[in-house]
Amino acid sequence: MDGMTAIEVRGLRKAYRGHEVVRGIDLEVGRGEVFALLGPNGAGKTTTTEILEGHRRRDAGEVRVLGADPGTAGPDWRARIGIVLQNTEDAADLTATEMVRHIAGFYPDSRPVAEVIGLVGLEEKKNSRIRTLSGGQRRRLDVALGIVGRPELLFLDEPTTGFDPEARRHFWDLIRTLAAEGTTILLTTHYLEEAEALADRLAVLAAGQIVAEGTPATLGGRAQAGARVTWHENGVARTEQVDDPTPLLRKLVAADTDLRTLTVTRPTLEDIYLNLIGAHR
Ligand SMILES: Nc1ncnc2c1ncn2[C@@H]1O[C@H](COP(=O)(O)OP(=O)(O)OP(=O)(O)O)[C@@H](O)[C@H]1O
Repeated sequence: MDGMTAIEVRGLRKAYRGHEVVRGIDLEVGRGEVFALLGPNGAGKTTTTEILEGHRRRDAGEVRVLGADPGTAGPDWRARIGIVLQNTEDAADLTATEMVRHIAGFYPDSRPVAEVIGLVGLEEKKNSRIRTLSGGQRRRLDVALGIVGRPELLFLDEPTTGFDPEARRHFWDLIRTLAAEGTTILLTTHYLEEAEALADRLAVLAAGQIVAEGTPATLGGRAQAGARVTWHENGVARTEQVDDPTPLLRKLVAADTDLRTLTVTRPTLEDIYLNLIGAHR
């Protein structure tokens, strides 16, 4: 493995009490990439992520994360990694600032606490006790704790659950800032538009196996997928599914068809995803 690879996984397997939930995963994430792991509830995303974080043992397979085996890597390795968990419930009596400062103390080259609070948009709540924060504000604090140590690699497990739309856009900007600084990011999310907005590449996990991998534009044959054209003809709704809409549109224009209600739509990432998941149920 070369230094350009942040995460390399070969043949990863994990069972809970004899039931295999990760069933032979291969994965490669380059340095500086934003990689999204998608999949339905129970697909094995969190299990996989936790193995990569060194928080869970694997049954089989080879795993290298920042050049080390997370199963045996030490504190120096851990300091290079940032983790945003699905929920942090402790330390409810500390203020947001106190909590960020506390976590900053574990890292050799942490970001200034005020900068981190600003990056996640928690200035107004910086002196509030954690237990008084709203759900979305708690998630922002979780993100702050994940990035305060200037990680080379950041794990984000469903980071924007409970965010209002504005907070989600704010968070996307933050992720782009981190990515532009060179941070590698492994993201799990159920929001397909979030994966599309952020990910360089993504993989779909279904029942413990990767069923598709690609860029948001090409996943699951999306680049080749046809278009659906709809319009009205003499008051009657018309729909045609075509590989390339160009000839049909030419024909409609040549026939002087009224095209005021014309739509041409191509499958969204969510359409592609739902198809993939449906085919692997
Ligand atoms: N500690 C555990 N003991 C037993 N079974 C577990 C444990 N953790 C997870 N599982 C099971 O493993 C499977 C995969 O769970 P995992 O949390 O990895 O899925 P996920 O893709 O992250 O799901 P979600 O989208 O709901 O977060 C599920 O069937 C789950 O019930």
